[in-house]
Amino acid sequence: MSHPEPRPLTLSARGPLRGTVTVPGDKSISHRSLMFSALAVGESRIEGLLEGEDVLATAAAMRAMGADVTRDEDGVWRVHGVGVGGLLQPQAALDMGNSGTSTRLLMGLVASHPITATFTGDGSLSGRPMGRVIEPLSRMGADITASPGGRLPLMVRGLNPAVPIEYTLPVASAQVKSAVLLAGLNTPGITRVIEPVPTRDHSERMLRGFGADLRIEDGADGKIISITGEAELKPQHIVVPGDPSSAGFWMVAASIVPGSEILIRNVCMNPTRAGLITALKLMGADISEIDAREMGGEAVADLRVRHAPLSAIEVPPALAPSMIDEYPILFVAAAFAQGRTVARGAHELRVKESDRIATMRIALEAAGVSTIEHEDGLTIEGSGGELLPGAAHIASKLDHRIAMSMAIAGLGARRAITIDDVSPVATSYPGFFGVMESLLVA
Ligand SMILES: O=C(O)C1=C[C@@H](OP(=O)(O)O)[C@@H](O)[C@H](O)C1
Ligand SMILES: C=C(OP(=O)(O)O)C(=O)O
Repeated sequence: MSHPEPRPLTLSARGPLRGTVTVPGDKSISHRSLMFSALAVGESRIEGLLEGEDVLATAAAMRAMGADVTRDEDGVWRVHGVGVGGLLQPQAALDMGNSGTSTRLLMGLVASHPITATFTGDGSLSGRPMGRVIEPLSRMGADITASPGGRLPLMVRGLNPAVPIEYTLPVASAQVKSAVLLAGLNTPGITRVIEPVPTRDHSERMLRGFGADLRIEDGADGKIISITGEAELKPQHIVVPGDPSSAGFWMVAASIVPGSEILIRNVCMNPTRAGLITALKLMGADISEIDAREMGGEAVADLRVRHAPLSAIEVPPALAPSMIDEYPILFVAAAFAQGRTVARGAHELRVKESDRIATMRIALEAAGVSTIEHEDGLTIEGSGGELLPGAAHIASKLDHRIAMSMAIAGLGARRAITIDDVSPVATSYPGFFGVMESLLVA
């Protein structure tokens, strides 16, 4: 899943966005749909799966470990699972491409199966820290040999039976939480994760939906999540709701470009994912929820977004886990607000597909925005609704969210913004530029 040919793109202001967009399926839920279906006994069906490269890496890995994963012509995916405990030894290294979620969650699965798997990835993923999952999974008995600094390529030799642990998350990470819970699925006894700061809870919701014995209690140090091992998962029919992280780009685009009015359909409104909407509303964005409903155990709504003048805020650090992937596009919103926006408490941005604090600081400065870089965030001087000067060359650094965020910034730039490589967009939102065109001409 490497992109040998960089795909540059040049954008500048083109007028308002109008029309309706249905964003693709949620990436986190799509990964988990494939993984849990592959561990159920029988056939699961998945509608609305995100067909981005990250999720396709998960599908390929589940196939390599014995599951039968196919796609019907109508876009419905069918998975015949092997059952918890039934994963097979993959015959070759698992190429995780650009995907941290695939890597960390699958390391958890392998850790308690009697198999050995090697994980590889692209240049971005190979720079990301895996020590955060190596540590708890090693405590459960897995034997993990990693490249220096706890990086990829690495090899996980699972232990079966593994040892159940009680693990307090040292970092607010749904990937670490999920890795331990997934290892616990095939571990005799009860595996516990204590979560001091709430993070996205799709694993918990979906594991319960698949029939796992998973309990959640409030403890003195946070939520206590207990999973009873040697679980039997029952196949499901899953309808994946739209990805709020993908919706975020259009929320900000419509907010910053005068005359815009759009409807974004089917957006997952899980509160552990809704931080960007809260932050944008604090800035004065005109976002209304229409037809709030439930879809497969998740809250969903349509969102009407109209252009509105934005005001700078101090972004509440408590929102960070519920909008962690949305900071790059929030920084773009801040670049158009009236006043100085301060976003702190988001140190985790340093270890995403790129260092999203440094990459966005450099990108925004190049486009004519004044910023101050902090260890854990950015201060951004907004234009007060004026077009950005632009005339910038931006490095997307193998980071899909940087490429999409700076493309949206381009829609508010007087002179062109050129992004050196937008091919990483395919990891999470393959149709992004087609949707942009349709909203600009509607
Ligand atoms: O569990 C998940 O699906 C994800 C968790 C988050 O990562 P962390 O767990 O590293 O915060 C997020 O950034 C990532 O895009 C998806
Ligand atoms: C951080 C992200 O994904 P992952 O960790 O799965 O690579 C993301 O999609 O912004």
